[in-house]
Amino acid sequence: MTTTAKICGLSTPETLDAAIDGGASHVGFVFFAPSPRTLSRDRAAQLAARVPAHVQRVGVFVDPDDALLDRAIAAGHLDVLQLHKTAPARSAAIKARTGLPIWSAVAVRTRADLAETATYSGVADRILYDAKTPPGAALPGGMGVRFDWSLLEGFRHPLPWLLSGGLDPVNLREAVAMTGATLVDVSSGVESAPGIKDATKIRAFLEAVRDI
Ligand SMILES: O=C(O)c1ccccc1N[C@@H]1O[C@H](COP(=O)(O)O)[C@@H](O)[C@H]1O
Repeated sequence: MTTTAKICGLSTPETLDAAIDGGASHVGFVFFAPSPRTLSRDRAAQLAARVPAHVQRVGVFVDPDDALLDRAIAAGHLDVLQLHKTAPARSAAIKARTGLPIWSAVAVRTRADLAETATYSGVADRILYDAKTPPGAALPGGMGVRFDWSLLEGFRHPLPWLLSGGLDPVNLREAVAMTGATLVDVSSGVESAPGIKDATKIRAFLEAVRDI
């Protein structure tokens, strides 16, 4: 089974190009003001224009309102909406309104957290299994936190899914071996500091994906 990768939180042409040239199937643009990776409309438009048709542009949001979604979709020419902390009913309304595929983030720390995935049946096109960030953390993702991947062993996934949370070029192989993920997502693990993507680490991550 082939594994593909989304490189998330890109904010410069150079690192975006490293992701595209390295073979990423998806690139992620963050639209959440508290994040060090958040994009202005102009920057999103500048980056979106560099993305070839075979690579999907994923917009990352935290319970967004319609105005933010409309601005971001228009500027970033988004193909997919990744929604964190967005209830199933609101996610369904966003899907109906935008017509775009929805990836619903489920924050995982314990096995019980996996029950939330079923609540997105009929709504989400994919579940993004992400690690739960610590209570009071500024961000619900993008903090390099990983969860116990063995929790996914034997789990009957109700929907297509991808794996994220604390992945990096070194732990990727073990993560995929334990979970069977065919799509993986990374942000902090290819940065030199929060919000600063590192082209060398992006290339190393995508090389590790190819080597699986
Ligand atoms: O990256 C962000 O700033 C961000 C902000 C708000 C919600 C999600 C965010 N990132 C997503 O978090 C996961 C895991 O990231 P990491 O590899 O552990 O740093 C990933 O899906 C990002 O898209």
